[in-house]
Amino acid sequence: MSLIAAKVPEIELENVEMRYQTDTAEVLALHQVSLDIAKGEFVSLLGPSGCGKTTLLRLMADLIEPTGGRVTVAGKSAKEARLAQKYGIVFQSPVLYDWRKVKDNITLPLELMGVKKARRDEKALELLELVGLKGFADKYPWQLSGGMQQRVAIARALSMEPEILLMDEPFSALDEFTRERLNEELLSVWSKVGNTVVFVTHSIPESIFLSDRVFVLSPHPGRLSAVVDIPLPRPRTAEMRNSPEFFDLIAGIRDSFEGV
Ligand SMILES: Nc1ncnc2c1ncn2[C@@H]1O[C@H](COP(=O)(O)OP(=O)(O)OP(=O)(O)O)[C@@H](O)[C@H]1O
Repeated sequence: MSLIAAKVPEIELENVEMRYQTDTAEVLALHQVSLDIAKGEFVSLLGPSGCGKTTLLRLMADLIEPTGGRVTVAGKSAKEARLAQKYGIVFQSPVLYDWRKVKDNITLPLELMGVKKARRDEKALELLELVGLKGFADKYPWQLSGGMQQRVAIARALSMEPEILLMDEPFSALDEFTRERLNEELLSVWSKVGNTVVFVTHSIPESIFLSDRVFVLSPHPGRLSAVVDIPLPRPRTAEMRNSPEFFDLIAGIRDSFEGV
């Protein structure tokens, strides 16, 4: 790879603005957001409800188009990146098909691409092992807990080997214990896959535990108020959540909210 190519950010937003038009009003959801995310980086978008986190994620995924500014992915437009299937997306609720076995939920995107069944089954087993669900291939989603269902959704998002994994509050509906365990498991998956992850959350500890950098957003209008480096070493461990460094980072991010 040339030096220039190495410097191209994976995701780049320049002065992005998003206005929604409703029947009665216009909502300025994002105002002049500029940020860069490096290839292989794990970042979080953190902020209170309504600050535009989901909007930002949807813009990166080309599910919506900005009303101003530019979104560039690996040097191309977000639309080109979407067409090149660079994205895997995980939503807050796992959106699984109850009548399909776990393995067939995971490989649905491959099926839609016309990949043969033998190869799909092989890939499903690989992914199930990756997300810690070995042995659940022939179960149905309704036979699994909420946390296990979300792992199936993660496996499905990874089935097309996306360069970028976009995650919109994937663990927010889960209890605290399950959520913390899934945070650790997600990092273990990411360390093996090595893709770029953009993770939306309104939990300060979750954003710190997972990320290389945290983008802090503020509401009315949604804008980037701080970018916080997380210098905790990797691999991250459960004990780190009780370290003085972790509490200092929480306090620092809280202060960055108070400053807006
Ligand atoms: N389709 C839409 N039409 C009109 N307004 C919208 C639309 N989608 C989002 N908004 C508004 O844009 C702002 C940002 O919404 P967004 O969902 O991106 O925030 P968020 O930070 O993800 O919130 P939450 O944490 O509650 O999911 C909010 O004021 C919201 O009401």
